[in-house]
Amino acid sequence: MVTATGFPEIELADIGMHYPSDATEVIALQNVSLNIAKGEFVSLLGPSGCGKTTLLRLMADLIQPTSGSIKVAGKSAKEARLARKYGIVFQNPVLYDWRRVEENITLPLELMGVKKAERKRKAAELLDLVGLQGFGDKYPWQLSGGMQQRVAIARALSMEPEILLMDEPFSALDEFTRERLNEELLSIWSQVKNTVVFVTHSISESIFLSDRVFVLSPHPGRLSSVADIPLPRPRTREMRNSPEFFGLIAQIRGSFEGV
Ligand SMILES: Nc1ncnc2c1ncn2[C@@H]1O[C@H](COP(=O)(O)OP(=O)(O)OP(=O)(O)O)[C@@H](O)[C@H]1O
Repeated sequence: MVTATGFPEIELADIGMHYPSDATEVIALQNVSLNIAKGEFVSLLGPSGCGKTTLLRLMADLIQPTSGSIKVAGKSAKEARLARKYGIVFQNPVLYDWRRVEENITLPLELMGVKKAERKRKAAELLDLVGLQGFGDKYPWQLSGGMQQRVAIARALSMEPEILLMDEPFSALDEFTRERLNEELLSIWSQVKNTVVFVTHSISESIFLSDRVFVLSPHPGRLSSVADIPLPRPRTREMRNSPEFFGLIAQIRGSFEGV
């Protein structure tokens, strides 16, 4: 089981993010402050347009805030990016169809100049980790959507990042596949032991996965509440039907009222 150490891995202080627009400026985020501990699994939850993706992109230094400060592992977001602290998984797996699965997984290592034998060894380890043993020589188009997303997760983990940022990675999948991948993601996380920030629209997905859920509300995007998820780990399928789980759904749904 992975437990957060309490050491802040990601610290956002009073973040504001404005996007210029033709008509009026869009205030995507206002006064957002939050800390995420090393080894913690947190979700960013909220309705469309509340700024979840913007927040994730700020953490990854893909964009810079209009105001406020971001620290990642004690560094600026830019220093953390240059130190390869992040792995990112997007909603769309973004795989190269002409490269075999193992070549997709080890692409970041190839770009770093890692030798072929070492890439092969790492690919086998990662295929094993994400439950795709024997699929390394297939092409992405030969895999289901859920398997493709597991390839994307393996690729994001290839550089052994301290932080895994995931932007609605399972939202395009059917509910059965999504729930299975939720369980598999937790199994992977219990082995990798990194910090995960997971963006989702789904209350139940955020509860099942997380130690804490950051609830965001829109117009302008802001942090409206933080829910602790005291369900024990490892999380099991049966927990989804427990009174505690339904209680947490009601609590978080209640925090959206009036938003
Ligand atoms: N590049 C951009 N330029 C202008 N406005 C933007 C840009 N990116 C996002 N926005 C606006 O900022 C707000 C927050 O967008 P963001 O994509 O972060 O929300 P979200 O919660 O991730 O939404 P969704 O769940 O639909 O992906 C929205 O009003 C959006 O229209």
